[in-house]
Amino acid sequence: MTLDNHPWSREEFEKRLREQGQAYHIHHPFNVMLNTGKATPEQIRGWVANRFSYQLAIPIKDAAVMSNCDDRAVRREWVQRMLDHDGYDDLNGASDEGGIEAWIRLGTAVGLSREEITDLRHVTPGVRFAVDAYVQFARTQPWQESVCASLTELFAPAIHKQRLATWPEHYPWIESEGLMYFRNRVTQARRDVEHGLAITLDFFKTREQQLRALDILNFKLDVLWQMNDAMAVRYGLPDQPAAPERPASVR
Ligand SMILES: O=C(O)c1cc(C(=O)O)c2c(n1)C(=O)C(=O)c1cc(C(=O)O)[nH]c1-2
Repeated sequence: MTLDNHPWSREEFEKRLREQGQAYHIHHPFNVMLNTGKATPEQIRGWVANRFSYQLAIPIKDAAVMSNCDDRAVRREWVQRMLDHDGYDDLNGASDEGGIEAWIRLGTAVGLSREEITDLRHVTPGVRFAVDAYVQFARTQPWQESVCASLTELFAPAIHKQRLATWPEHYPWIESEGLMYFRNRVTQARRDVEHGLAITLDFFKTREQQLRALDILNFKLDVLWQMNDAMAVRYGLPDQPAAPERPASVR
């Protein structure tokens, strides 16, 4: 093995994974618009309604990861992600509404009706294709690769915190209760990523595998970026008009 294709040390590998954060959707013009107070109520509602399709897909994606995973210890931890999003009622009477319900509350707080969120009528084709690509990846690739794909969550606490820090000031018309989803995710994402990162650093050992891990993380960054591209076209940016809505299909 030449020096050039030596595996990176754990520290170096982790550093390179974290460096991919420069392509995170926190830097997308649509997100910058949202988090600097430049979005109109329609743009915020459009974002919340479209992102709901991602929220719905996450526990399905996690179920796909579980179904491919033959490691019981990993499944014991991974199942928590499904509970975080779907919520639960346990046998001792404890219950949690879950992240999907919290997202619906965000939707009603920004002025959408429950029905127009849950029937996905606002979801643009680009967002739907991007979300589907992530679920499809988890269904078809080895579970360790899907764990790696989830590592965009390394960068998620910063974006949730950005919303919590800026939305109340810029958008006082949104009820603060609606922001609960973001509050909950800051801690949940940190815990998820600790688990996902440990698995990834252990599994991708050779330089070739480590490069594959970077490619996977990039694929996931593309999913998130494409969702924002599609929403920017549909709802517009401060210097770019919104595109007309696609005519409804006839059936
Ligand atoms: O609001 C965001 O910007 C954002 C990004 C991401 C992400 O980086 O994939 C997730 C979430 N939120 C999120 O709320 C969430 O539950 C989540 C799960 C996952 C995943 O890949 O398993 N990503 C994300």
